[in-house]
Amino acid sequence: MNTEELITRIREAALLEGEFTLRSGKTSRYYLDKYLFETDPVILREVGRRLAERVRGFEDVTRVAGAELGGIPLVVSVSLELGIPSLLIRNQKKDYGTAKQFEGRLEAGDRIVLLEDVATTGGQALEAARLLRDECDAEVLAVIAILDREEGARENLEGAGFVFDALFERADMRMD
Ligand SMILES: O=P(O)(O)OC[C@H]1O[C@H](OP(=O)(O)OP(=O)(O)O)[C@H](O)[C@@H]1O
Ligand SMILES: O=C(O)c1cc(=O)[nH]c(=O)[nH]1
Repeated sequence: MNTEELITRIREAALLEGEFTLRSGKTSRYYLDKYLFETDPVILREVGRRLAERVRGFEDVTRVAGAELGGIPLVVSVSLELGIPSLLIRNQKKDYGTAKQFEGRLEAGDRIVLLEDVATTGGQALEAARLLRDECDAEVLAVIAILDREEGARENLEGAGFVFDALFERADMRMD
């Protein structure tokens, strides 16, 4: 699938117009409902392939990580594409059973690429990346998003010392 076709499919499946409150508390006239494209197998497969291509650009990646909920289909898809294990990040630790926040194997020194669906301020990705780097002694090689809404994510992530990349930017999705 070529890039223009993918953009058209994502827009048609998932781009909503209205009045939306975002995770950051900002309001927006546009919302990319990631679940509307992540649950479409044709789009998910293509997005997974493209994310996998970016992940291949980093050496010796031991794990692809993604946060609940939207990041989960992405890491599963990329993990299957590359044969690299995934790491699933909960928003909060469970308070029973294994009481974990990170599901899957995670070891000090793991070289991780963190996948994000939509990056707005980068807050969600930053939280996860910091936890992995600062509390788990993992190396976060990069944060790769599908869409950078260009509302501070790059500045915030790079300012905290992380490499940031995205398949698409706001203008590509014609969200202006
Ligand atoms: O860059 P930010 O300002 O942090 O905003 C973007 C984040 O917010 C949304 O997640 P949401 O809270 O909808 O979580 P979900 O994946 O659990 O649905 C989106 O999927 C990103 O993860
Ligand atoms: O910033 C957000 O919360 C956000 C923006 C967007 O376009 N899509 C989404 O799922 N979350």
